[in-house]
Amino acid sequence: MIVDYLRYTVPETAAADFEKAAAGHEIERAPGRYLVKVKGGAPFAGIEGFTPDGEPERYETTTPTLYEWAGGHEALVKLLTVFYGHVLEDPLLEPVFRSMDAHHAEHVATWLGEVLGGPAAYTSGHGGHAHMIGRHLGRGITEEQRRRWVTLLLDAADETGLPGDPEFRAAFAGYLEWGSRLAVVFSAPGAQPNLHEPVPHWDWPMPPWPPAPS
Ligand code: HEM
Repeated sequence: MIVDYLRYTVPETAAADFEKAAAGHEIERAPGRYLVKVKGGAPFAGIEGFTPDGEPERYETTTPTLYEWAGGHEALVKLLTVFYGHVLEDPLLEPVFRSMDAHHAEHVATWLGEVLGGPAAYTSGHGGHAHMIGRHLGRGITEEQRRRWVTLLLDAADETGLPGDPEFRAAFAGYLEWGSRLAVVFSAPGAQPNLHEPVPHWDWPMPPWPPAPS
């Protein structure tokens, strides 16, 4: 994965403004200085109202993305196709998904791929974060439905042979837990989620264990 590092020198008096403008970014702070890390390699205009100290420094991480580790788009489509098949056989979830779009599994695979560090194809071709949020608004997803949704997806991960190593599964289960709890929050009556956020990026909670030498 590409990571761009931008450095800023910021006087103490402007620190609070900088941190507000940089909200949502991964930043590190030292007295009078900030380091902003932007993952994914997409063009980035910088932190609004502040000028970086120089050109961004670009690095490429040697750790594979979660997307690559999972087996890429093909593996995610297989996972979600099997999953939504089971969803339609589940009495708790079938009523929620009965009239889902014929391409739903593929769309969610594209979303998940972008979240896990793959191509930004949901942003460029499917309406990005705002569209995903819009598909959940007003659905009133219950905790019981959420939990079943996560359980069936983890079962489908085993069934379709997604990597079973502890590091990958911790990352994967962590994202599903986070994302599904947000889906409950913004599907509740009267919820007004922020539609203008970028698609989130999930990462390893700890680096993947290297394969044993052969
Ligand atoms: C990590 C958790 C979740 C993610 C990443 C996710 C992702 C998505 C995405 C990307 C879409 C839009 C697909 C498109 O572009 O066509 C969508 C739609 C939808 N989601 Fe979720 N979702 C999550 C949790 C849930 C849960 C827990 C439920 C309900 C139990 C749910 C119910 C739905 C429904 C009903 C739709 C609309 C389906 C259709 O009519 O096509 N989602 N979801």
